[in-house]
Amino acid sequence: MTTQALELGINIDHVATLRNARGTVYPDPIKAAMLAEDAGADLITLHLREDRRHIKDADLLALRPLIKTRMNLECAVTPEMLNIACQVKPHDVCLVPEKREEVTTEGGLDVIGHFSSVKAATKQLQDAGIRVSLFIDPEEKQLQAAKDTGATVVELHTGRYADLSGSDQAKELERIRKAAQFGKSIGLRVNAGHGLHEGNVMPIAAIAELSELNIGHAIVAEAVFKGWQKAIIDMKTLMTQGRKNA
Ligand SMILES: CC(=O)[C@@H](O)[C@H](O)COP(=O)(O)O
Ligand SMILES: NCC(=O)COP(=O)(O)O
Repeated sequence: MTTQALELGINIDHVATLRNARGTVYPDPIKAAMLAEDAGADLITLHLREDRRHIKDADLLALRPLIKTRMNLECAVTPEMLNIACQVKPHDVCLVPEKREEVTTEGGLDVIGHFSSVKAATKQLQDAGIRVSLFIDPEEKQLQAAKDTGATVVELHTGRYADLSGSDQAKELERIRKAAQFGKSIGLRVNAGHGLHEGNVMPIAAIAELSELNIGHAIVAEAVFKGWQKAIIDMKTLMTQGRKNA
C-alpha cells in the first residue's frame, strides 16, 4: 500500500497576535504566509475569531488574492462568519466552536448537538463552492454526524493529546488513530491539528489515514529562536520522518 502524503497547513494566527500586542503593523501575517509558502507550506490556515483577537478582516481580504497554495479559513458557525466566508471564498472553511472567554479552542465542534445549524452552514458554504471541514473531537459518533451533514472533511482536535503525557497520551493517540481510520472508512478526508509541536508531531504524522496537519502556535514560538522558514522546514522534516513509521 502506498502511503499518502501528509500536508502541512501553517496557521498564521499568532503572528497576528504578536502584531496586535503592540498595535504595530509588524510582524505582518501576510508576509508570514508568503514566506511559509516559499518554505514548503501546503496551505495557509487562519482563524477569524468573532472578537478579532488575532486575524482581522483586512488580513483575510489582503491574503485571499495573494495565496498560491490553499486558504483554510477557520470560523464559528454564525451568520456573520458564514457571510464573510461566502464573500471571500477560501478554498476550505473549517467550522470550529468558539467561546469568547477561552484562551484557545478548547474542544471540538459538537456536531450532534448542533446538527441542523452545522448542516445548513455546510450547505451554504458548499453552494458557494467552498470545501467544508468540521473541527471535531476524535469520537466515532461525531465523525458519523459530520459525514451526515454533507461535509467531506474533518479536522481532529489534537489539543488533549498535546496536553497529556505518558500512558494517558498514548491512549489519546490511539483514540485519534481509531478516529482517523473510522473517518477514512466512511469516505471522509481526515486532518488533524491543535497544540502540535516538534516534540509531539511524529506519532501523529505516523497515522497513515491523516491527510493534513495544521500547526501554528508552536511554529511561531520556534521562529523566535531559529527563524520562521527554518521552523517550517524543520516541522515538515519531522512530519516526513514520522510518516515513514506509518
Ligand atoms: C481552531 C484552532 O485550533 C486554531 O484556530 C488555533 O487554535 C489557533 O487559534 P486560537 O489560539 O485562537 O484558538
Ligand atoms: N486547527 C489547528 C490549527 O490551525 C493550529 O493550532 P495551533 O498549532 O496554533 O495550536
